[in-house]
Amino acid sequence: MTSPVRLALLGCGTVGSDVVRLLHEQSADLAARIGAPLEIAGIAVRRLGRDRGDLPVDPALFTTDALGLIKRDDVDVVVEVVGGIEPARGWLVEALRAGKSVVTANKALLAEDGATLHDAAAEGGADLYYEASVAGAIPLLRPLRESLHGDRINRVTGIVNGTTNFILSAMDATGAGFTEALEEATELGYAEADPTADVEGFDAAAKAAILASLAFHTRVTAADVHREGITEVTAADVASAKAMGCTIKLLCIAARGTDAAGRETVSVRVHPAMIPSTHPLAGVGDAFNAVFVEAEAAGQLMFYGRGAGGAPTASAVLGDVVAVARNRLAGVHAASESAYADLPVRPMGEALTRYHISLDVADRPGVLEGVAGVFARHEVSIATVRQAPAGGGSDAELVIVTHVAPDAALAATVRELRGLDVVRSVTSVLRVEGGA
Ligand SMILES: NC(=O)C1=CN([C@@H]2O[C@H](COP(=O)(O)OP(=O)(O)OC[C@H]3O[C@@H](n4cnc5c(N)ncnc54)[C@H](O)[C@@H]3O)[C@@H](O)[C@H]2O)C=CC1
Ligand SMILES: N[C@@H](CC=O)C(=O)O
Ligand code: NA
Repeated sequence: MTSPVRLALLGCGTVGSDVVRLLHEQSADLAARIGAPLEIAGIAVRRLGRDRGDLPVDPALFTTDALGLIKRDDVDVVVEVVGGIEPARGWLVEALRAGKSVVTANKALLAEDGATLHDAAAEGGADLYYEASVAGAIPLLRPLRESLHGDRINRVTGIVNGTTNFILSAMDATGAGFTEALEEATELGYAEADPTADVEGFDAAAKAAILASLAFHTRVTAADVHREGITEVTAADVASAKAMGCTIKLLCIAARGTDAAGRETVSVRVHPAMIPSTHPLAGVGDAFNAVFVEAEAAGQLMFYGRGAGGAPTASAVLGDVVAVARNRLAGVHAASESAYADLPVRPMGEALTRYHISLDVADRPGVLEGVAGVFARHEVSIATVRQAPAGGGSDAELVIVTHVAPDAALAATVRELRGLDVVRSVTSVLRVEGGA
């Protein structure tokens, strides 16, 4: 048989240890599919001598010198599952420039500075694959960068963070508290090393940037993405959504648009939103992810599966390893980055959205008129108003759902409502998506 393709594995945590396991369990099949065996040349870890349970690997392969391992002549492919910006960026640039193909799950790095990695890959004539970086096991990036290259994608909408979906699903189904649900998601290996990245929406925003870049053939970075996490979603919001026949999900929405000058643009946002319980994304529970792609000729496509966890993510990593190993043996490379469209990113204020707003107000004549006047001043049209006694005798709860309006006008409306005499408090503000 042909000589082995040798891998440097950087990181041996949740994902890395499952990569090692799968490489071991599937070795014969992988070799048959590639046409050469895969061998681990070394595994870079932070600490030697850590108890790694029954991991099927020779302890002599562990090293703390990641860069030294990457530079070794007997390393063909670098698999990075450490995460973070540095030192990962330096390692991967070094590997790619030296012509060593890279497989990475590092969405934070790709979204912050994917351009540097793509440029290094082009310079070194190496492959850069990152299927695991978005929506874990779900084959999504390769369909975007290969299968759909004959079509024009207009919109990508989805749930791309498993941890927050796990938390919101638990809050909705069992009334579980935020903290206990986050602890469980962390134990199950879904959360990032610092779970702030999940709950504050940074992880989903990074994925949104990667998706938008691939879908619209442009460069979108994490900084271009409007981001809101789920830390301000309360049990009252969840109950309020339920009362309206809705559920709350952390959505990623990337869409083409046109600005006032008629130029084509993209908008990319991540925020919690109410969606009708009948919407297909409402049924996506646990740590599952789902992504809708709307393309001109293909119409609607939906991708669904496990978006987080060691084994599902390792599945995507290994799929990429097989692809780059085959390319290497065939002496070919995947198509390089396609960013020719170079589209400007539209500010969030111009995004057209709808709001669901709950207010505690004084229960007396003229209040509704005063509140409605604020909406009118900002040219925000009200779709429905519901009033219920708030329990305090002199107060009432108003629940208002708007028609579509620019986000800046909606935000300004909420700001003015907060200052209104008759408004005791704005108890909940949520965007509404998907026809509720
Ligand atoms: N856990 C999941 O469900 C998913 C994770 N990812 C991504 O995969 C990557 C890895 O994630 P996890 O395995 O969950 O994280 P983890 O925190 O379990 O593993 C990372 C490992 O890298 C090691 N490490 C840190 N600095 C190092 C250094 N300088 N040299 C060598 N090793 C070092 C850590 O000790 C740790 O064992 C991240 O980029 C993450 O965003 C992507 C999809 C899903
Ligand atoms: N922390 C991430 C892991 C996968 O990307 C998530 O919860 O989705
Ligand atoms: Na994926």
